[in-house]
Amino acid sequence: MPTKLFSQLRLLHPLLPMKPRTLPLLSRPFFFPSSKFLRTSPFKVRAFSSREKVPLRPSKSLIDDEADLSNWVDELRSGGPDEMRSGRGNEVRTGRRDRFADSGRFSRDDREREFRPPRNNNRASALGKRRGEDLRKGGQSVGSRRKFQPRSDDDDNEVMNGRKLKGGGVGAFPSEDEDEDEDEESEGSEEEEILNKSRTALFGQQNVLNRRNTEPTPRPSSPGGGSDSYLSETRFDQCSISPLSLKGVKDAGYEKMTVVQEATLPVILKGKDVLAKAKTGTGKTVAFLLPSIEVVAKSPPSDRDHRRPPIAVLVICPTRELASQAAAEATKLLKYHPTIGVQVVIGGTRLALEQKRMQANPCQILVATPGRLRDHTENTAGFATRLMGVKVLVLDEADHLLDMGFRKDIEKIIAAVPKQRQTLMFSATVPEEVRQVCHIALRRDHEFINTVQEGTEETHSQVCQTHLVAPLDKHFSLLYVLLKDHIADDVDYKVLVFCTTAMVTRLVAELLGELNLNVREIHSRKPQSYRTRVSEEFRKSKGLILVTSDVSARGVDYPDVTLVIQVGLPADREQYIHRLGRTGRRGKEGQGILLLAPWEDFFLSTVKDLPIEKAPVVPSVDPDTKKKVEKALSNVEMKNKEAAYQAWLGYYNSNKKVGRDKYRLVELANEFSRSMGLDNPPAIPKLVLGKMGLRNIPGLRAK
Ligand SMILES: Nc1ncnc2c1ncn2[C@@H]1O[C@H](COP(=O)(O)OP(=O)(O)OP(=O)(O)O)[C@@H](O)[C@H]1O
Repeated sequence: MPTKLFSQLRLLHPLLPMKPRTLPLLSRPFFFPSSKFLRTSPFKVRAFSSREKVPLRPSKSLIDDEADLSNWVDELRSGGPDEMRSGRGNEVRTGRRDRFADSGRFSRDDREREFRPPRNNNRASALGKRRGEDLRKGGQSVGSRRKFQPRSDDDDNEVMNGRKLKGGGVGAFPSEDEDEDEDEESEGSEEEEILNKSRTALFGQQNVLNRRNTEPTPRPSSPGGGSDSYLSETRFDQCSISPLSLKGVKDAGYEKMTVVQEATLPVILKGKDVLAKAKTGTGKTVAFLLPSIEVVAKSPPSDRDHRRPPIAVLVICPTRELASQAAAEATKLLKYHPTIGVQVVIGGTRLALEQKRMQANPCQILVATPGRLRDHTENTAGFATRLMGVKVLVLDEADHLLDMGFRKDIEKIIAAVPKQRQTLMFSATVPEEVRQVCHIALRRDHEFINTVQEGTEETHSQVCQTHLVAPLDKHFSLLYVLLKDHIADDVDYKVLVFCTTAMVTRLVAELLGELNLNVREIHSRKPQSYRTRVSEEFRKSKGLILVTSDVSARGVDYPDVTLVIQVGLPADREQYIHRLGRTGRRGKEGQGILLLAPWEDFFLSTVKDLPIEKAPVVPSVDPDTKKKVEKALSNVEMKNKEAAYQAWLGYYNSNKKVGRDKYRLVELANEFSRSMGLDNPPAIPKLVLGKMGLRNIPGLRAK
């Protein structure tokens, strides 16, 4: 049988003296000619080896798109925002060049694109102009530069709610926000002025600093092997870590450092600011937590109120999920540090409970999402003062936090902590525009440590990536066929299906449920408790499909995900990489499929440097399967189809390319509507159409 033959070849794979990337004929099954094989095999990659020796850490659960932090810093500090520190810092890489490509990004991370009224975007325009100048001034430190996206795009991104929107186009939709995000205040002009002044001060010095700091510093070697060998040869006990931390590390099951840990730990321990880039699933959390714990361990005990000690380490995560996960990791590492406490504060839980918890369990390390941090600063007695004790500030998923959606929040947090501190920023993706603005947080002599080696992609080579371009009306059937094939091939399947919006996620989950697949859904429209439960279930399970919006795109450490399917246009290149990064973690194998409609294939040019193979044939959908899917679609609730249609329209309307031609956009939306089995597209409220800039476009039905 061809599938068997393929599996056998895959089993031979590690025995061959070449790396997988040099063996496309073996690692990419669709080079085999049999038509049946062609139909199924591109989606049947099985892991052939596993190097894991350590237990998985607890999963994080929930996304948290935190609300705006307007004006709270002003109440904390009379002196205005922290003086911005500038300079590009020392660039340190295990490779010799970056692989930044033009992204054509239009996305907005992990938030739903539901309609909300537009907000004043003047500020965004102003900042955008500023940033355009900044970029032109910026130094050249990476080999292949990401093209600067004109700020007008970002202006559009922020049109709705004046924040957290990416992707241009009139009527851009806001993202999948948490409840606490809903009531954002308009931005004050005074604050804007301060921020602009800060930027001027910041970027005015940049050229000088660039010249001073572009020489890469040699990093420790990584004898662990190539880019996909996530472990180094260096053991934790070879580093100057306190004995108590070492015991914690050992109990956590870690012996050797991962490559990013090996590269960053000595630098961070010296007290330097670090911006680190390392592939998904390679241990960045421990890389910033361990040296941060050392800072607390070495600090003299506070002579202040012991129940409310100064917060020495503040870790900011963009989502509740990541914050919970980071705090869980910290708790593991602190096992033998009885005097050091860690707490997590996240949205979606009761503030009073967190206040009580913090009082009962004093902490020097705080992991927080930005919105909840603001809540505590405003409402928890003594909290702002405690923040003035911060010695280490960590920005996890730094590029996301510095993106326009969070930038203002982060600037305010920076203003609320001491200027004299160490700052650590980590992510799997560091677009060039983020490099250009990282000085908002980092000292001028910071080091940029890039563990993505030259000649390697930002994704893992042990993850087989395929793209499939097929008409929109086939997507539901194709998704079903792909899943059925994968399930037939791997009893231990564990699949993530990423959809464009929360409402489309709900629709797809319901459809797959109707088709009797074992499926769960997770997106921002689900209550927190539900999401926590589903997330935990998926973490522990095998034989399960999780249909998800981008709430699961970044950082989530689900073990042993066998396949990631991305249906429709990913928000941007970074989001594609982070979503794909849910599989192939800790050196394991995995598989990724990107399913696009023909008019979405422009996205492929933004990821052309990644090893995404074109599927040679579109899997065939036999008439029985087609009928089955149609029947299942007819059972999907009408209101879910209506909501999916509106969300779909909003998502693609906010895309610079697709949303540019409103007539074409509506044609495509109605194609989507037909693919759900609807003869007539659902009606949309007039107000909504107006806000989207879609009033009187033929083909739309208004109500
Ligand atoms: N030194 C180590 N040895 C073995 N496993 C490790 C080590 N350090 C971390 N891990 C494990 O590696 C996994 C991935 O770590 P982590 O979630 O921090 O990755 P990441 O690089 O932050 O990924 P992402 O970019 O997706 O957020 C976790 O399960 C963690 O427990």
